[in-house]
Amino acid sequence: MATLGMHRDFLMEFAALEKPVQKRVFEVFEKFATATHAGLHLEKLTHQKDPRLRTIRINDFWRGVVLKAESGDSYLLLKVLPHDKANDWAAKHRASVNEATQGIEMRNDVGLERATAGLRARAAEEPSRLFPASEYPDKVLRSLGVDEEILPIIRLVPDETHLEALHKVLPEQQYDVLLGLATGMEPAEIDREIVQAYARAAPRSADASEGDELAAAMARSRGRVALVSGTEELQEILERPFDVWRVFLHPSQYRVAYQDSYAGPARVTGGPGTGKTVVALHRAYHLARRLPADAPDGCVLLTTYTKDLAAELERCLALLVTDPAVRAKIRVVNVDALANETVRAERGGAPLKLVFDQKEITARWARIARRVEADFTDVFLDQEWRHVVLAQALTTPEEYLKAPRTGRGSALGPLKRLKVWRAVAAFEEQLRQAGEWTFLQVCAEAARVMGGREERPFRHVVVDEAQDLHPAQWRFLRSLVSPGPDDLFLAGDTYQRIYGNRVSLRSLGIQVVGRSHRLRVNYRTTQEILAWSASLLTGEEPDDMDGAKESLAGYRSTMHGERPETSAHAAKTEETAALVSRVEKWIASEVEAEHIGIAVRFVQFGRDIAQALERAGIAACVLGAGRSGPGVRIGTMHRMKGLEFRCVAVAGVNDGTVPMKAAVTPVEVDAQQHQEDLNSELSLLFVSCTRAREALRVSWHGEPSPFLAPVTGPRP
Ligand SMILES: Nc1ncnc2c1ncn2[C@@H]1O[C@H](COP(=O)(O)OP(=O)(O)OP(=O)(O)O)[C@@H](O)[C@H]1O
Repeated sequence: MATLGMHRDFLMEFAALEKPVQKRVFEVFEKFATATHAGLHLEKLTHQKDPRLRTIRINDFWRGVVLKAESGDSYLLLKVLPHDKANDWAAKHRASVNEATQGIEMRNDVGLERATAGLRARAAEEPSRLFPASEYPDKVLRSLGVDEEILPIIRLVPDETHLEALHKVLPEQQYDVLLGLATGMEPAEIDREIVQAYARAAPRSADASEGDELAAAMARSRGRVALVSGTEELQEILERPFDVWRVFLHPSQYRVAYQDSYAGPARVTGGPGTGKTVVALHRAYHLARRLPADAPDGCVLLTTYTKDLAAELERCLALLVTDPAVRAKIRVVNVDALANETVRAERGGAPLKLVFDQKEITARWARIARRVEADFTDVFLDQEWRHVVLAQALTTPEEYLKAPRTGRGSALGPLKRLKVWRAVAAFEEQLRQAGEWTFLQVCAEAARVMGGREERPFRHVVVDEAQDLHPAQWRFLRSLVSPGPDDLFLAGDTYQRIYGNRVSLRSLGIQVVGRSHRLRVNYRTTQEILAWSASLLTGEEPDDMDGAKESLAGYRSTMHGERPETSAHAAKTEETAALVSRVEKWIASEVEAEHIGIAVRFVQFGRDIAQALERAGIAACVLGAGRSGPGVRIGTMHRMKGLEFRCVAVAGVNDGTVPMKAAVTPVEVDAQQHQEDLNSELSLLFVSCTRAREALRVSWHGEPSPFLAPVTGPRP
């Protein structure tokens, strides 16, 4: 039987085609999927580097490029391009099999010849080398799959910029390896994270027809080549070509998501845009698919911090999981909503009266502080309650007296602790008498309720945005599933912690040691935006929720674009006007309004910007809980979490606004908390900037935020 593979580039090019052309492409390639090759005219070129590359007519303007096996009946759909470009591409490229991973890779032979001549000329004058043989012996490079043809070329490369210039001509897998080395990864690490990832991702040999080398190499090229098993599957993939992540996982993503089973809790970390959410979705799918036939519906939980993020997970899951029976096994709901449901059910079903306005909560603490004559501020008491009392589920003054106060900067002797406890008891009593709850109390209660039950409602729990969850929420999640293989799977990035919730997974009974994986390739943002945004992170590296430090080492993007733009203004009106004209330019360059995002620290400034855009005739929508609409998306920095846009403007990044004064504990109240709050504010800015796919613009009025010092320079 014929084997049909589809290259990632093919799908991406297909996505950009107009609908009637897409239809025609499908008709042409359907013949490959059905193995009725009659009527296929695969054309050879007269001068070409690889005689196995053929082109096929789609219509008068478009052609496809296909790799046809010399023996056997295998085809790889590589490109779909305008006529001349397709011929040119097919003439210059050559397919080969990577020596370390045995996967297929394409190289631009003509481009390589040209680049080598350029590098030779330069090398005669320039002594510096990125990969000197003394540091990277041939043997080491060969073991990582760098082949005999490429070795002499890369010896000439003087620096990273020149290596990046070879991106389009080098075989992709070899480029990945070399970039990894250039960004400071050790050969052993590269072997583990890149080479072995590809090798391990290779499916069983049964997937490839015997004796058909191309089929076997395609089967070993996960992440770049998807094997298509028939018309239906071809149609299914081509129906949603934009969602490349459904079909092509990077091997490092694949091996985490599709590891058959983990002996206990496992997690995936990585910088923004590395596909942690994508991995969480695939993991939920994998777990649901391998359930025994009698497993009840909804026994895999896919959860996250907010309702909006859960809605987004639900939308993506519908794209990934097309089998209704498998989809029914997965329940998607945010942690707070599930906790609320649990407590409500326990209490007979009546809705819980929730207090969620932080201003109202702080005002209550202020009144209590005055009443108990404690010399603590409202902010201090509120934080002590959340970060110590609720975090450790303390219910008596004795427990509180003995409790560690990790993460809190001010020492409290027994007398002071008793005073705090009086305030806490008064606050909780007030809530109790009014029949009111805060979200965290609901989670704490839900954990208690669930902990007392015999039955666990879920077999597997998959958590996205894990860095933002509070210990009370973790205890609740822990109580939802019996400890054991594949109980919990976590995805998160502590560089993006924006709600100030620090946890030690270990102390919550969640051991991920030996089952923690880091992703490094960013799929969302250009390298320029990534490097610029990461340069703002001048503070200490955050913890990794498991006793070690998190790191962005090796974090990179293979996409390139414009450097982010900064824009300084004297007044708010001026900044707004300049922003409107920037948005007009983006729209004039064919970016749809819905693909433009504007992040602000205060929602009021967002409303002002929306009005200014509307006055200029541009539709705008200020995002709120569950609220979205047509036009440019404007939201607070918190609201930006989990979203992405082609173009992002972060506005009002002023001194005094970012960090927002009211969100930062005064240093004299608690120095450690002060630093934590600053970290959260910096993370907010980092999260906002890294939502951009192609263009980022950061503006301010008055003095710039001190967080921008790495890019604006110190103040005069
Ligand atoms: N293997 C892949 N192929 C193509 N696109 C991918 C792949 N993995 C992820 N993406 C895309 O990259 C973008 C970022 O992915 P995702 O949201 O999963 O990253 P993340 O690590 O969760 O990001 P963040 O932490 O910033 O929220 C999305 O547009 C996603 O579709």
